[in-house]
Amino acid sequence: MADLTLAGLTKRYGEVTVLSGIDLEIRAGELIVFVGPSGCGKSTLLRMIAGLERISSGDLIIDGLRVNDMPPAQRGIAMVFQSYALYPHMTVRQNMEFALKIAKKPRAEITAAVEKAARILQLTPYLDRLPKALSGGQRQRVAIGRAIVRDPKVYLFDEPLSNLDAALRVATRIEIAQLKEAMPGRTMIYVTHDQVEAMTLASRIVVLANGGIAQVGTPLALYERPESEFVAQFIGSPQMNLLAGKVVETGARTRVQLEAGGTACSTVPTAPADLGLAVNIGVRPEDLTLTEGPGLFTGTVEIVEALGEVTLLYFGRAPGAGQIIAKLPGGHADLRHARVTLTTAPEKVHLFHAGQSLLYR
Ligand SMILES: Nc1ncnc2c1ncn2[C@@H]1O[C@H](COP(=O)(O)OP(=O)(O)OP(=O)(O)O)[C@@H](O)[C@H]1O
Repeated sequence: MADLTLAGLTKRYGEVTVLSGIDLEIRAGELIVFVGPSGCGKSTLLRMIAGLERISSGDLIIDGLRVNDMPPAQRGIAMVFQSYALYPHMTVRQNMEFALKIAKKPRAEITAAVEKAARILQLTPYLDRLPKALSGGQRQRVAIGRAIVRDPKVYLFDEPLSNLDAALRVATRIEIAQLKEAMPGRTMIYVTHDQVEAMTLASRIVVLANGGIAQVGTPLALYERPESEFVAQFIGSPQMNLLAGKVVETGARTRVQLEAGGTACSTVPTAPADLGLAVNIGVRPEDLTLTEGPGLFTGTVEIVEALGEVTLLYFGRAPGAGQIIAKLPGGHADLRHARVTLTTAPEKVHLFHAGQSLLYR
């Protein structure tokens, strides 16, 4: 069991500050996922926790103990890399035993730990094979097995599935979820680019951007209550639509006249002082529906992607908006070139001013 506290963690490379004042409390047993645009410092933060990267300033506390200057091997942490990093000339068993042998653990203890990990990861039939005789997914399971045998307090995963093909990714993702269930109390921190991995695995997601934390929350909290346009567009795929407009009615509900022509209503009350305020309204593609009457947006469908369970409609750029995308259930392949009007329910409308949500702060 391990609680982690990141207090003002900062990383500088010479003049460049990559991460600045990261504050985060991680509770024992959580699976925390770091997401963020490429180069935002996800791997750097993970490596600082592992002890592979020096901390420029701030404190890293594991179970009440400041570990900034503690060598990686003593931190009770195991890291699983994207590249597996297996020893090619050693069998699966030898790869998994290696760290325990170095630590001079008794033979019986080593054998028991390896066999238990192999059982959890369904690697028992492969224990005497070399890594080259395994699939990518099996190799990644060996890499995870090497971490498990050490029984660390904290597991760090750096994009562990990104070298796997789509089907194996799904299968291995589910195995990691099962692994988490099988080892309650183990703290895990996981870096990924994959929305589905983040949404399905995380107890909480940490969105990193511009050297700091943009927002921390459960996957659904980030999806439903993003505090900024950045988080609103980062979580969810396709990304949330944004349309610029002006507040024309305040009070119990808010009405926005959009530059693209339509109007949007939000159930969120605004103050009279907000009349005339320049805002962006945000609507997720899956919250848009077709309507006959006046709506949010009228445009010509440029591209239709009929995926079976859902259909994506792509519209051209509208004034004060990026490309608008609607995600409708089922068919609709016949809508190419059609001129349609989209609407949404008032409770699905997000409101942003200067990049920040007027609803969730
Ligand atoms: N040794 C180094 N010297 C200088 N800058 C570095 C060094 N290592 C990393 N950086 C910079 O730090 C930033 C964060 O890198 P990091 O690899 O942590 O990002 P990331 O969010 O994991 O990116 P990606 O999603 O592309 O893997 C990048 O801008 C990178 O160029």
